[in-house]
Amino acid sequence: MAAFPELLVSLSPTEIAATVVALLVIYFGASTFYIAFLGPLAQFPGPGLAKFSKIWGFFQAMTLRKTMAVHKMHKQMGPVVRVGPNHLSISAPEIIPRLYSYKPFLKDPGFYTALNAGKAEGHLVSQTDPTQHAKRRKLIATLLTRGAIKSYEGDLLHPKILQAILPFQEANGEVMDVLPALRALTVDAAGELTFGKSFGVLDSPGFKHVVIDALAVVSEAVPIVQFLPWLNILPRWLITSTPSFKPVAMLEQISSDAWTVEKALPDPSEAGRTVLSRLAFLLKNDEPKYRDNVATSEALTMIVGGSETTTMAMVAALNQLSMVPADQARIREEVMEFIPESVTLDDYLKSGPPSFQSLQQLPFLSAFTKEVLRFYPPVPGLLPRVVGPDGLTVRNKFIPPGTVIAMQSYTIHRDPEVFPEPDVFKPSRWMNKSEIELKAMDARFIAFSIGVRACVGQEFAMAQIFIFVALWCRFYEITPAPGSDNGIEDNGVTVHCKHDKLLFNIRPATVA
Ligand code: HEM
Repeated sequence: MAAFPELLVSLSPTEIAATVVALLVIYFGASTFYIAFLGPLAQFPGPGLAKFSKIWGFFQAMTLRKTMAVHKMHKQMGPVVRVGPNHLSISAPEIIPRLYSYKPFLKDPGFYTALNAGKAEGHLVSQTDPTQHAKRRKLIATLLTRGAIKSYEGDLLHPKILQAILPFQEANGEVMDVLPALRALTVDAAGELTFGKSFGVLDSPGFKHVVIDALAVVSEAVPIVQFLPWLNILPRWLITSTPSFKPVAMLEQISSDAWTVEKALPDPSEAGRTVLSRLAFLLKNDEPKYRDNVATSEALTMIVGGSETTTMAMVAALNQLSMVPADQARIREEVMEFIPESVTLDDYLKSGPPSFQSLQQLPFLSAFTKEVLRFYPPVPGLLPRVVGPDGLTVRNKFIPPGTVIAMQSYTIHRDPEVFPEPDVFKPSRWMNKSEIELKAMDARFIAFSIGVRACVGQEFAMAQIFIFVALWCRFYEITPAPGSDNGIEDNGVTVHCKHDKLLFNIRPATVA
C-alpha cells in the first residue's frame, strides 16, 4: 500500500481539491448531525430546522411571527424549547432573576454586536463587557432617575405631549391617523434628552422627517443583520451610500454634528443635562477616534431604543381604549381631578399640568398602563444571554456552558399561575390586590427587563405614556375606524403597526 505522502504526490490537483471538499462536507455534515441529534441540546424539543440552523429563527423573524411561534412552542412542548442549534428559549419564571443578572449570564455577542452598526466599541444596549457597560450606565442612568424625570416635565414632556395631541382638536368624528404624531413626540423627546435639542419632527408638516425614515430602515435591518452579522464588516460607505440607507446616514450626521459642538465646549461636567454632555465628561481622556465612535453610537441608541418602543406602548394603549369606551371614561373621570372641566387644551400648560407622580396615584390609569405593558409588551421577543462556566439546571435538565438562552416577555407575561386568564386584557388584575399578590405579578413583569441590563429609560418612557394617556382621554374619545386594521406585528424583538397607520374616529370628549 502506498504511504500517505506518496499517495498525495500521485494525485492530480483536481483530485486533491475534490478530496478536500469531500472531507469538509463529511466534517460539517458529521458535526451538524452531532449538534442536532447527539449533542447536549438534543434532549430539548423544538422544530426540526432549528436543530440544524439559525434559518428557522430568521424565517420566523422575517415573516413577523417569531414571538408567537416561540410562545406556541412553549405551550405545546414545555418550559425549555430549542430555537436554534445552540439556542434555547426558557419560560420557567424561577430563572428570571438569575438570567438577567450579570454573572454568569452575559449578553450574547452573536445577537448584540450585530446592533453595533459597524462600530466596534458598541453602545449601552450592545456592550457585552460588564466593566465597560457599568461605566457608561452609571453616568447615563443618573439622567433618567425619577428625580431627573421630574425636572423634564415642565419644559420637555408636557409641552411636547400637548403639541402632539393638539392637531386632533378639530376632529369631530372623522377618521385620523395618530401614528405620525406619536412617533414625532417620542423621537423629539428622545432627541431633547440626548442632544438638548429636539429634531423638530413635531414642527414638521405632517410630522414627516428624515429621522422617522431612518428609524424605519433600522427596524427592518435588525433581523437581517442578526442573521448575517458579517454585513457589519462591510465598509460603512458601501452601506450608507445605498439609497435606502440615506436617511440612516443623515441621522448619523445629525448625531455627529451635535457631538462636534458638544466636545468643543470647555469643562465637561458629570452633572451635564444631556446624554452627550455626560459622555463628553466620561470620555474626556479617551483617544479621539474611540471617543467619537462611542459618543455618536450611544446617542443613536437613545434615539432608536427610546422612540419606537414608547410609541408602540402608546399605540397599544389607544388601540385598547378604542375598543372599550368605558375605560376611556374611567380614566377621564380620574384625570378630571387634576384637569377640571374649566381647563381647555389651549390653557393646559398655564393651568399647572399634573405631575407624572400624581398621575401614578390614579388607580385605574396605573392599572391600565401596567396591563398595556403586560399584554402588549413593546419588546416582546427573546433577549439572549450566554450560559456561564458552571452551566445551568432548569427543571432538572442541565444546560451546558456556552449555550445561548433567552426568555420572552410575551410568554412570561402570560403565565396563568400569576395572571389568571392571561389572554384577557384586564386592568383590574392590578387593583385591590394584596402585597403578596402584587409582588408575585411584579416578579413576572419584565416589559423593561430586570437587573443591571434593565431598560435605563423606563421612567422616561412611563412618564410619557402616563401623561399622554391622561391628556388624550381627558380631551378626546376614540372608536375603531370601520374597515381599518390597527394590528401589531413583531420582528422577533420589537413590534410595529402592520399597516404603518393607527386610524380612529376621533371626537372631543364629553365631560360630565
Ligand atoms: C415603553 C418603552 C420601552 C420599553 C418597553 C423598553 C424595553 C427595554 C428592554 C426590554 C430592555 C432590555 C434589552 C436587552 O436586554 O437587550 C431595554 C434596554 C434599554 N433601553 Fe429601553 N425600553 C423602553 C423605552 C426606552 C427609552 C425611552 C429609552 C431612552 C431614553 C430606552 C433606552 C434603553 C437603553 C439604553 C437600554 C440598554 C440598557 C443597558 O443595557 O444598560 N428605552 N429597554
